[in-house]
Amino acid sequence: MTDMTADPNIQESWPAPAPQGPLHARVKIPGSKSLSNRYLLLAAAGSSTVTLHGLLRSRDSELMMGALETLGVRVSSDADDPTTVSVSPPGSGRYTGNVTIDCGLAGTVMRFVPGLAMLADGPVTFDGDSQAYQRPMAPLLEGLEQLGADIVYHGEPGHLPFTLVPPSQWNSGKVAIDASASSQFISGILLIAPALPHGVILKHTGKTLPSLPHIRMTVDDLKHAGAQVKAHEYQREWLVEPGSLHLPPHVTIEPDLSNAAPFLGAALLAGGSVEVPNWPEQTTQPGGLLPGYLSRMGADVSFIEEEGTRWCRVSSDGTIHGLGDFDLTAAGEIAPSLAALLVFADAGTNMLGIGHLRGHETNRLAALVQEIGRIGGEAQELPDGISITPVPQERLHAADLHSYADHRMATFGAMLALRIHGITVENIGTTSKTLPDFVEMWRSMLNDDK
Ligand SMILES: O=C(O)C1=C[C@@H](OP(=O)(O)O)[C@@H](O)[C@H](O)C1
Ligand SMILES: C=C(OP(=O)(O)O)C(=O)O
Repeated sequence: MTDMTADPNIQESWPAPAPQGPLHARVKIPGSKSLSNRYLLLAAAGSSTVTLHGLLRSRDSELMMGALETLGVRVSSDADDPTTVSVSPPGSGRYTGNVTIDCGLAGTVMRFVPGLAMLADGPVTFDGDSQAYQRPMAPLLEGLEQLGADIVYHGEPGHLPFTLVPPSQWNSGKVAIDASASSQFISGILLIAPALPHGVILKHTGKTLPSLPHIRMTVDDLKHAGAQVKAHEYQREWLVEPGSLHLPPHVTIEPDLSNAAPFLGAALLAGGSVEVPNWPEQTTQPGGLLPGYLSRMGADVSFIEEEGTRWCRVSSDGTIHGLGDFDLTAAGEIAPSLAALLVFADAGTNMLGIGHLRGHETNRLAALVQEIGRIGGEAQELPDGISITPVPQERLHAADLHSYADHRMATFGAMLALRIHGITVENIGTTSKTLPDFVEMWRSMLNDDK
């Protein structure tokens, strides 16, 4: 499939702007990728029209909407506000088979849509960017096979591209898989479980389980759609009763708190303050842990109510404390943004519990070690994470940073430029995976009018 990650207008290396002084910025963050793509899927698996408000419009959500349309779901954007999107499932309750879905590089598309394809009236082929062929898929597809599907691999077994042949006969609903390489394997099965004839009893068999908040998000969103779900987290088992999915007619999506990380983190790098509106009081997003992490690093974090809007305010005098052994199992997706801060810390940090980042958009542990090395810093891969050892600022120098078609490696580069003069970032357009307006948002935060 074609690679649509790069915006042709920003193919050249991007001269990442330096701050002109301490920051005093307010930054509005678009909708959560994880919530947007879950609610799109749950709306598509229901039986009546649902309107989503504050939906993320980025490559990953466009791919999800495209996938659902290919399967016969009607998706329409409000003419005045593209973040308002209505989703109407096919009246027949059966999805269109004999089609091909483009997953791009989106984990939420390649791991969530195959579940819906179980209800299609013919085989469904899944393909994606060539880089997506590296990402692990086997445990999810083994789970769907246990439910009665057949999977035909067209390349390396256990990876994209493949064709899912929906069950002609359904098995009992008991599934046992090892989700230690991605929580999305569990979410992908749970999201569709109520629509299956026997529901699902899902057991995780592996030793470790990353991103538990994302699994809780799935359970929460399913409950919002009226599903009967029991999570026995201690036993690593989830029970979903068969039944209809019916979200309320209107659902509002929270801002993407993980995408807030580069912006809030900028306050620690440049000094001053950054404020993000609509910060939820309670959330299942792992980005909800970010204010606590930034506070442990030495930032001043507060939440301000202003005319009914709740702001997260992060301010800093530029001090960044290293965290020693730091377990990030719950929130691995913010590792690149935290790494950009920890390069400048007053002590070393071992970010642990994130070995599975080797199967993210790129091998993020290898990419971080490579790019930290490229600016003269010190980092090493650990079996289960990465160790970052700060070096004196005078040893750090300009470089053209690689982004590996990974939105979070691109924003990592932009963050480093707040402390190192002359950084450029190759293919900044790759931020369109979850933040198409990143360059403008970043410039506006820095008051940079170039
Ligand atoms: O379910 C989700 O929306 C996600 C789960 C996590 O995946 P992993 O468990 O593979 O890290 C996270 O990193 C990803 O960005 C989004
Ligand atoms: C791991 C990530 O994405 P995906 O949803 O493609 O897995 C991420 O956004 O950090």
